[in-house]
Amino acid sequence: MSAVGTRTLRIGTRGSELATTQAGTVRDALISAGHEAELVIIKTKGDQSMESVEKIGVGVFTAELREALVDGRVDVAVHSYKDLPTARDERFTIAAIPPREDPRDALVARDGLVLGELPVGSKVGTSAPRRTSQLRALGLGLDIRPLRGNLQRRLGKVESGELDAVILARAGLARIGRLDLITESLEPVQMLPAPAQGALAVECLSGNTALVSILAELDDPNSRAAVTAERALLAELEAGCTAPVGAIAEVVESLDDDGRSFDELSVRGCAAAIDGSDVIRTGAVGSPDNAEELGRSVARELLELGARELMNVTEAGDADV
Ligand SMILES: NCc1[nH]cc(CCC(=O)O)c1CC(=O)O
Repeated sequence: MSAVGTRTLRIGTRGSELATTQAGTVRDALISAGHEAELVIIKTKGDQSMESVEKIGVGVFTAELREALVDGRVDVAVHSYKDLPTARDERFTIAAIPPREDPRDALVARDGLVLGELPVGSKVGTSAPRRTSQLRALGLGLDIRPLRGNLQRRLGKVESGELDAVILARAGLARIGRLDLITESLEPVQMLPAPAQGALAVECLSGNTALVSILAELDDPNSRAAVTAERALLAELEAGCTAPVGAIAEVVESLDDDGRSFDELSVRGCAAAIDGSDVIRTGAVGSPDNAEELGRSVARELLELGARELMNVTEAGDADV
């Protein structure tokens, strides 16, 4: 029996293989904790339209899931955290951030090539301004092509030879069991991932306090601290998922002068010009209890270094998809 009654918890998810797999991990965790749970597929605008995400608007992958919570069609919504708008909506509570996957971006290239081996002029697919700008800044002479659609569709473009390579979130490939396709996992010195990449947001209505506490059992405090810092950085820059902003935070173990270990949160962020002419990077380290403020302070430093002006260098772009 479930702690919210005998009813089965209905978990709303998008219908892609990636989405149902990640929502499935939440369902399984709830079942292991003694609850009854099932998936309910919800179609979102982002799944139906192949238009650029900038055109269809923010929250294209998450708005319908939230509507389903409000309408009572589902009890829980599982989102890829990075797809959520930065603006808070008090109606909803992110009750759990489960242990996060590796947040790095990954290269899937023909013939096992790594980034530095791709010949000048190679066609590399990605629509995210964050990826495009950081790739251009590496100065490899790559031909960056727009790319949308689900993972299979994107991977298919390398298989068919239409593209030489694509850049994707490593986490997505991990969840569908295709890490074998990765030819290089990009290190943060080359490419900072999207804030919250690789993390899930398990959401329910704020008013449903019984459910908030049930879901809280799935929360991983270190993942929450990291994601909180990265998202605060993004919010302070007043930038959404379509911005050329990267961030990575991680709880790391440090030793004090007496050799005692304690946790520290390391935060790094960047802002880039879409034309690749410049990337500003900075970072800070502090207490995980101070994640929000730490993320904001890194963003303020980026602004002092000229992030606003850089991000205003425009060119048509798309969301971090
Ligand atoms: N809708 C885009 C999206 N949202 C979440 C992921 C990957 C998984 C994650 O970051 O949690 C992706 C695909 C990608 O960026 O390659």
